[in-house]
Amino acid sequence: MIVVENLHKSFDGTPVLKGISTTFEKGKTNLIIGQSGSGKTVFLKSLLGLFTPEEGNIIYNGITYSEMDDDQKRELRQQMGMVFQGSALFDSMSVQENVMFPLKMFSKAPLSEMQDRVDFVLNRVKLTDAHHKFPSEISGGMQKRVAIARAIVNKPQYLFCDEPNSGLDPKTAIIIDNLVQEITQEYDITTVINTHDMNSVMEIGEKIVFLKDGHKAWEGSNKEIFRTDNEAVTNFVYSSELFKKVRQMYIEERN
Ligand SMILES: Nc1ncnc2c1ncn2[C@@H]1O[C@H](COP(=O)(O)OP(=O)(O)OP(=O)(O)O)[C@@H](O)[C@H]1O
Repeated sequence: MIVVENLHKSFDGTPVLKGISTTFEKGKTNLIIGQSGSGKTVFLKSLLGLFTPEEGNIIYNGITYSEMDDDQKRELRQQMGMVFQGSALFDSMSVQENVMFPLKMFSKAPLSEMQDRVDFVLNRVKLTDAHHKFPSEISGGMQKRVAIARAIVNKPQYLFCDEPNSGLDPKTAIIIDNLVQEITQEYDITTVINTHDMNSVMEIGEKIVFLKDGHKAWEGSNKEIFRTDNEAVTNFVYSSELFKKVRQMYIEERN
């Protein structure tokens, strides 16, 4: 579980995050949404410990980041898995080498044990015969699966995904969303996903934090987002004609 309290982050005196407080629970897919420039990436990077906030706290399973010593911070980093935008696989490494990479970095286990773990996670993301292929030889959806396998290979407590669906067709995107949600529930991970994708919001948005100009303008679930009258949210969600129709249908159904 991650608790965020009054988080402030600025660059060269320009505030980007302006006092965000929220909670991301274990076993749930938590989504950060908002317009371009609203601060989603800065927020996600702050959760990853890549930015130091000027004010506020981030509390990981009860321990405040700013109060952790170096060993605790190192341990926390090992508990974090990350799926980057565009997968960010190493082109010169095979699928299994990509997945083994974080294991080799953090674990002193014998190679056979690491291989078993790699086989297990590749199997879990339903990639059974791609071990020796290179990223350029597999589809975008398969690359995402490899990225997910690599992110979970160290049994993380926290999983962060930056635009996990970018570049995927809608059908593949839903499959990847569902995979992330299943893994989150199965291994009781605290998952935080930065997304633009309204299909993801509908499909897996168990908790959604909507950012506007560095503030948390709204939070709730995918069931609540289509019912809210919050103007900032409705302007964002219904900028798409499709979702305007969905809302109209809902209002007609309600009346
Ligand atoms: N390292 C940085 N140094 C200075 N300013 C930054 C830095 N990172 C982000 N910003 C600024 O912070 C603001 C929020 O950026 P951020 O990337 O978090 O937006 P975003 O909501 O993720 O947008 P997008 O959806 O386009 O990725 C922007 O004005 C950006 O220019």
